[in-house]
Amino acid sequence: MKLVIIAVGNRMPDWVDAAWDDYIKRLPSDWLVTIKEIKPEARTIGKTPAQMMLAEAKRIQASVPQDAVMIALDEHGKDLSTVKFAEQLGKWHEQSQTVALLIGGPDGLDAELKASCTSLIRLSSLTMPHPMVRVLLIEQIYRAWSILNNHPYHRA
Ligand SMILES: C[S@@+](CC[C@H](N)C(=O)[O-])C[C@H]1O[C@@H](n2cnc3c(N)ncnc32)[C@H](O)[C@@H]1O
Repeated sequence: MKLVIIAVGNRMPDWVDAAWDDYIKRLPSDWLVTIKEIKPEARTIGKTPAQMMLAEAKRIQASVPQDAVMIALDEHGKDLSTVKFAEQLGKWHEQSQTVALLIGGPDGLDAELKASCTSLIRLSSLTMPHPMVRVLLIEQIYRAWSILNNHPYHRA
């Protein structure tokens, strides 16, 4: 499994990096999960959120590996149980060697970018801060691995 998380935001709080490193260490080497951090567009007077999201979308698109299946994380996306998420990861992986999971910045993801994604999924119906989403996503990826590999981390 080759997953790349493309996340707007750099300079994460220490607890985000610590949680990320913890789950990455637990995953086996055949589950290669990497992160590409996208520099957020500077919030300046005169720029609309749409303009800022568009600038970030261009950076995101430039970071997506060629032929990757793009999945957007979005609070209005499809609800998936963890078991369904695990199955879906396998299906996306059949479509491409690389699955790219996109996380927006404070304003979210550009509408056209979302429209170009294979799927929009959500982790809950709550709007969550992007650093928190990064942590929840890597935990769910680890949980998906544990489900697909009958590891006791996940008990239904
Ligand atoms: C602070 S949120 C942006 C909220 C913004 N109002 C919007 O409409 O997207 C930052 C990013 O975190 C992710 N995010 C936030 N809540 C989420 C949820 N419940 N499920 C999945 N991703 C979420 C999305 O990628 C979002 O672009």
